Amino acid sequence: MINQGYEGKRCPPSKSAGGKKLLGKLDNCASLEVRSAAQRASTDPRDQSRAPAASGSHWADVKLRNMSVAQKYGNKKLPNALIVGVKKGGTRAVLEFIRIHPDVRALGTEPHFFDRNYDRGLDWYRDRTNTACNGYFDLGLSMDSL
Ligand SMILES: Nc1ncnc2c1ncn2[C@@H]1O[C@H](COP(=O)(O)OS(=O)(=O)O)[C@@H](OP(=O)(O)O)[C@H]1O
Repeated sequence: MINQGYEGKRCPPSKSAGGKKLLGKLDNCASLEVRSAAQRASTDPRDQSRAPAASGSHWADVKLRNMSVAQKYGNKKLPNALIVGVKKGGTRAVLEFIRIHPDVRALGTEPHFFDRNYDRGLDWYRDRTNTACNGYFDLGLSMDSL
C-alpha cells in the first residue's frame, strides 16, 4: 500500500537526522512546486487571452469544472496510507517507526479529517497533506471518536 503511484520523485534528504527530520514541515519538497491550476488560470495572461475579456468568474468556473484533478491540484496528493487506531492503542509509536523511512512523509499533527473535519472537504484535507512526495501517512482517526 505504501508508495503506490510513486513516479520517481523523492523528497531531498533533510539536513537533520533521525525521525525528527520528517516531522511537520515539508520545506524540503518546496522545489516540487505545488500551485493550484485555478490560481494559474487567474494569473496566466495566455489563459485570459483565450476567454472573453469581461467574463471573469464564469469562465473561471467553466475552466475549473473541465480541469482534471491533476490540473486542479498540481502535485498535491491524498495520503497513500492512513493509520487508524483506538485511543492509547500505540498509533503514534507506529507512525514514528514508519516515518523513519526516507520515502515517507507524515503529518506532524493528526488532521482528524474523517471524524471531526470531514465537512471541511477534500480541498482542506489536501492542504493538510500538502506534498508531492509519496508515502504520506495520515494519523487522523481514532475509532473511539467516531
Ligand atoms: N510498544 C508499546 N508497548 C506498550 N505501550 C506502548 C507501546 N508504544 C506506545 N505505547 C503506549 O501507548 C500510549 C500512546 O498511545 P497512542 O499513540 O494511541 O496515544 S493517543 O491515544 O493518540 O494519545 C502511551 O501510553 P501512556 O504513556 O500511558 O500514555 C505509550 O506509552
